[in-house]
Amino acid sequence: MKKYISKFHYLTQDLTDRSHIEQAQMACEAGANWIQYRCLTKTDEELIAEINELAIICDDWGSTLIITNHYHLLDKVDVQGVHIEDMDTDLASIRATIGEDKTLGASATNIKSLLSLQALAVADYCGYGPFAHTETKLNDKPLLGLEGYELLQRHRVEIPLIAIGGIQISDVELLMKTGIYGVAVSSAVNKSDDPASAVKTIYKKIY
Ligand SMILES: Cc1ncc(COP(=O)(O)OP(=O)(O)O)c(N)n1
Ligand SMILES: Cc1ncsc1CCOP(=O)(O)O
Ligand SMILES: [Mg+2]
Repeated sequence: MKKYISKFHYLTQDLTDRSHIEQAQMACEAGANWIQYRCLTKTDEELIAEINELAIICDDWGSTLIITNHYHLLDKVDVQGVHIEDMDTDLASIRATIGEDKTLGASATNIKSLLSLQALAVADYCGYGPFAHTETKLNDKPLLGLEGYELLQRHRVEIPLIAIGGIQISDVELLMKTGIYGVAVSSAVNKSDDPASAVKTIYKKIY
């Protein structure tokens, strides 16, 4: 089943000065229509409570809400899907568990893993990175740089491909010119002096 996938994925993160809820509220108000709740530090009970609040905000603003990794919670909360970060996991079995209606995102870090993911045909989009160094997540994968995305033009990439990892606002235009589908950003928005205006600027650069 073909799903709507946004060209801009805003990821919340653990911050000392703002909750995930405040981050999502800010992003929705600034026009973000796709929120990925990326919280890997809470218990299921805490996650469910927070996701329920996020779902109300996203519903009010008409934004898609995706959770990172915790697919076992999908039947307990009202979200549109899940992004699975672990590339070694059995995505086909996750798809079988969550059903066809939920959006399933997955990650790839090089052309080989991207093409395998595409061939598997169970994910709705692919997060592809890391583009550059990021402090948001410990990363041991080679940085792709702009060239890593330009190289994709030699391949038949049909799955919506979302660049991720260390993307700054000033990178968005050039990245989009490589032919990718969209971008995912966390810290370039969250660590900006004016996160709402960062979201708006990214949208202008994408569209
Ligand atoms: C949209 C989107 N893309 C990718 C990720 C996670 O990616 P990454 O950190 O590269 O995953 P692994 O390296 O752990 O496979 C995400 N959360 N959202
Ligand atoms: C999930 C994930 N994987 C690599 S970076 C990242 C989150 C987004 O990172 P950034 O803060 O660099 O935009
Ligand atoms: Mg990675």
